[in-house]
Amino acid sequence: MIEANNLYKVFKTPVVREGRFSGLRTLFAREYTRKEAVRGISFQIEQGEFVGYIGPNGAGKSTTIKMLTGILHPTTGEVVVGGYNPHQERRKAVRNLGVVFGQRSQLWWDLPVKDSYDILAKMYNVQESDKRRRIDQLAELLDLYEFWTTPVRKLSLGQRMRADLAAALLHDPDVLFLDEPTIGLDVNAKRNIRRFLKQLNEDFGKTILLTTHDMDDIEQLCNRVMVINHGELTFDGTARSLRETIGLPTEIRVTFRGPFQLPDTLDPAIRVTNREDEIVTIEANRQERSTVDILRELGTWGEIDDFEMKEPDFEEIIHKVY
Ligand SMILES: Nc1ncnc2c1ncn2[C@@H]1O[C@H](COP(=O)(O)OP(=O)(O)OP(=O)(O)O)[C@@H](O)[C@H]1O
Repeated sequence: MIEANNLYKVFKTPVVREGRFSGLRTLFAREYTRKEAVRGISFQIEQGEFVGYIGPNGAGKSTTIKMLTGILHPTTGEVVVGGYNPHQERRKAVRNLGVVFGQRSQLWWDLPVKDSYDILAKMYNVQESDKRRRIDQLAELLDLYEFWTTPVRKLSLGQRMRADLAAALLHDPDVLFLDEPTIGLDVNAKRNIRRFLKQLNEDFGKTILLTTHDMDDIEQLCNRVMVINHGELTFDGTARSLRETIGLPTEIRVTFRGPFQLPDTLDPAIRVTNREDEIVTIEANRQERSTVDILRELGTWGEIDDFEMKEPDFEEIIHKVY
């Protein structure tokens, strides 16, 4: 559905000179600074996947999305989305993709929300009956009629994001690119947007690539995560395997039926962090020992009544990856 083959993007910016006639000299200068924003990225995303694209500030996420959607030309490499190359067959490609940039609206700032949809429907050649049906459906899911006649510039950030999401879906694309759609939203608004995105993916089968700095977005929505750092893909897999790759310890809290006895020499994969009465808390690295092995070992300390496991916090994992 989405294919990136060895994508590379270099930005060349003229070196700004100082001193007299600096403007003129900069204009004629042939000196540039080069910024390799994306350095040879390849991946394939299948229909129906919900992929998180994460990385620190300036890693190259937005540049990748702009290349995938045809806004920026790659310096080298190729993109195919829904069977079309957005740089060579732009019209056909954009019919099947929707984009939302959380930091910037694609709606007309001074016009009432509803007018933006009229313009977009014309731009995408959406039939009047289809437009009405889709708007009704989107309005129900995103509560659009609440601000239907309000100029876009007067919308709250949460309303604006809902309006932008609906705009990206008006022509019913199969593929959605979302660049930080939850940025700056309060907890409630984030929850609503996430619920909507989940529905889009699970009920309507949309393929979604999402960039975010919010790890709850990743945890709650994405079945696959790609990590980009300094323009290169450094991880591509499930959130679970990202956890395992990083190897942060899992916390296990065990309640024994009665008194328990620690062995003289502790298994090096297990670290006791707390003990009180019949309860012991340990940290264990599940790459080194399977859960079954850990519990078997704990079973030799006493008779286990109950246990709870807490996976490492996603924020901590990301901190380690970056
Ligand atoms: N038009 C441009 N001209 C020159 N350099 C650019 C341009 N656009 C982006 N860059 C540079 O390319 C690098 C990658 O930027 P990009 O916006 O893709 O990062 P990002 O991962 O989306 O970051 P953030 O999380 O902060 O949004 C940065 O160093 C940025 O300064």
